[in-house]
Amino acid sequence: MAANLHEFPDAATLAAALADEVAARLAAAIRERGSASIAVSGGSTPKRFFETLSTCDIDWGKVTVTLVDERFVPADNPRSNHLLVATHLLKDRAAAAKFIPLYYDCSSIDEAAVIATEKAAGIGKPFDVVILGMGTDGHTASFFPHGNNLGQALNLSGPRGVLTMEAEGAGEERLTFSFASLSDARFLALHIEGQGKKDVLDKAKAGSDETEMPIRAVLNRAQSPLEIYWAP
Ligand SMILES: O=C1O[C@H](COP(=O)(O)O)[C@@H](O)[C@H](O)[C@H]1O
Repeated sequence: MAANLHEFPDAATLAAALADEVAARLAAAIRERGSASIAVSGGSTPKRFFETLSTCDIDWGKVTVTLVDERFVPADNPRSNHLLVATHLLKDRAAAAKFIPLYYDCSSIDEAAVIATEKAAGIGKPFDVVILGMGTDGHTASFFPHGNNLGQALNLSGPRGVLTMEAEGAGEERLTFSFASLSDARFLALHIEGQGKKDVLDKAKAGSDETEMPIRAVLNRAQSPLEIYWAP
């Protein structure tokens, strides 16, 4: 599928444009199907976009928010993506949205992945909106280079749902929606900022080994067009 690059002069302009587009997509989903779903990424990049989106005037009570991926840590851990979303997105008007976490307090991460898959089963077939991020190692969601479950996670013929991932560069064990769950989103965006990440993206475009740079799966095989939002 095609990838379209949207360039902005700065991060604030990008955040406003992406929030406008996402709000319009969610509002359209509510109009057409009565509810809307969005899966967002964690990390440091989306904070400003979350803050802007949280003020958008849509019927947030009909929106379900979940995460593209999560660390296997409780929601009060500073590295939790749930905490990030609770702090920067699920407030203001967006406080009315329903949130489905990926982390559950289980004895094993495999158990948590099964529960997360069950809890999210009612949404995301396909998601109305998926916002991906990308690390400087070329990971996206928790599709990490040489991750122990990468083959399964990137298999587009595999089931929808949440998988576990361990990788050297990942820090904690991870929970991640499979590529099959994310790649057919009605609006699929990659939000990256800084020249460093643009260079990483260019490197990814120049090669094909997905185990080395899993973002290549999204660039080359996503079922929906990929809208790349970038600012220096
Ligand atoms: O580990 C993660 O990192 C990526 C990118 O984060 P950033 O701090 O470079 O913006 C993020 O997309 C992913 O959801 C997160 O778990």
